Amino acid sequence: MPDAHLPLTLVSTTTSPDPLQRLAAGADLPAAQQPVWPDRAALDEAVGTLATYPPLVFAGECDVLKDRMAAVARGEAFVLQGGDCAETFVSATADNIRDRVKTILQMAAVLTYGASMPVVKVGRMAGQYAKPRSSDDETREGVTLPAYRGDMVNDYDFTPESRRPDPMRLVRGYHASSATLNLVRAFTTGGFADLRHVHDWNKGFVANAANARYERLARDIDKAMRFMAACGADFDAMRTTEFFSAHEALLLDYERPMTRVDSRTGQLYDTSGHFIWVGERTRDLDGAHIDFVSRVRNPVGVKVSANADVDDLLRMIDVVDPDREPGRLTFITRMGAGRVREALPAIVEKVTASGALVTWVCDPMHGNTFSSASGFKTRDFDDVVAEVRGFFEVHQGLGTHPGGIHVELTGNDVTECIGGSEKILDADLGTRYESVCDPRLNHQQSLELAFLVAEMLAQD
Ligand SMILES: O=C[C@H](O)[C@H](O)COP(=O)(O)O
Ligand SMILES: C=C(OP(=O)(O)O)C(=O)O
Ligand SMILES: [Mn+2]
Repeated sequence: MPDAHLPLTLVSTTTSPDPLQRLAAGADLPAAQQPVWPDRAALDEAVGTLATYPPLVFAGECDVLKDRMAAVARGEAFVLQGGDCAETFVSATADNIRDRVKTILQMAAVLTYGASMPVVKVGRMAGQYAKPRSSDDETREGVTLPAYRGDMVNDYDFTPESRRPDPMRLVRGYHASSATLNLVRAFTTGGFADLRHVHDWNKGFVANAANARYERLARDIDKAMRFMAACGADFDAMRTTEFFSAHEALLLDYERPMTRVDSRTGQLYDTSGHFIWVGERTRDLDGAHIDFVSRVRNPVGVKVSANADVDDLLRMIDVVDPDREPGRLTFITRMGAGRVREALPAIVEKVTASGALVTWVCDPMHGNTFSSASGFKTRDFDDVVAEVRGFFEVHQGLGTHPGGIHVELTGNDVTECIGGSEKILDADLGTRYESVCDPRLNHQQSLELAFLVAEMLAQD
């Protein structure tokens, strides 16, 4: 969220017909990964209710983020996007939100030092309540039920009632997002984000013997802080920070009613979050999701796997970013540690040769998921690091900008990903596996990743 000096742009909650009619035109396009809502009247009611609610973000804030992402595309800033794979209503507690924000702030401080550039902070939060799934249903011990599709659709409990899609969950998702965003705004503007606190937390991280390898970098940051203090830097001005929200724009029955006309410009903005992205499973060029993001003015992302066809991506740029606006379009590549070096170069080369300036971000999570011997869906910390390293090497080799990372993480001490300095083993995964979808880096693993990426940035 921008600081208090930014002009707040009003977004009408009453909507003028033209742009919204154009938005409705996309409603007939095929939309992948949508729930089958059993009760049409209940869906209409939920969508109607959402359309009357205030926006969660302002159009002007989205424009600020687009400017920040443009700086990332030019190599003048780095972006950190992080948060749960799937937020849940029960886990939207003060402590969980605080610890996630704290983790992102700690990572950002380390990355800022490594990059010697501003770090744009984006939480995968306040709206990350819907999931695309590999299969429409799930079978346990011979019983088959609809797959869990995120708390905005159904409940994780494995019973027929829980798994039945309930449109009132869209409305609950709005309220949970609103409460989350409110607390995030309070933390990031109310003094919690003070750089001096963040630095002290990081000193706590390296004080742990397991993290001794990062002591040197932490000491360098400490020295830099003392140097700044000696020069009279105004640390009180660093008590607040910009922080933006992001989620996958998957459920069109949520995103469409949250889309409003900006009263300044008459343009459409999806006011459910500052940055929205289209997932790997829904980025069909002729589908409803790409059509939807092409009609709103938020900065948008598209996930790109190693199987992506580069000509499709070039057409996607034409559709989503026809005016070639820096900051408008981010390709979030998620290729897997084993494939990034082979698959990324041709894509980056051809996109660059087309003259488009997209922002490149690395998601080192979704190409590195596997089932462990003990049966948990997991990721190995070494693969996560290896994919980021490959991403940096490819961009360095081509003279393009490795713009940022997009990570599934939590501030809690869960045991969902293998490895890291705590050396989490397959046998440990059951100790505290809490994700309802994909495995997240825990607090320690997230900080460790930030230190390693800071080293990569320092060499960039
Ligand atoms: O978060 C990403 C996807 O929703 C997830 O990886 C799909 O998981 P599944 O293969 O368990 O459905
Ligand atoms: C579903 C996700 O990723 P992808 O679309 O890249 O598989 C995700 O980010 O949780
Ligand atoms: Mn995920």
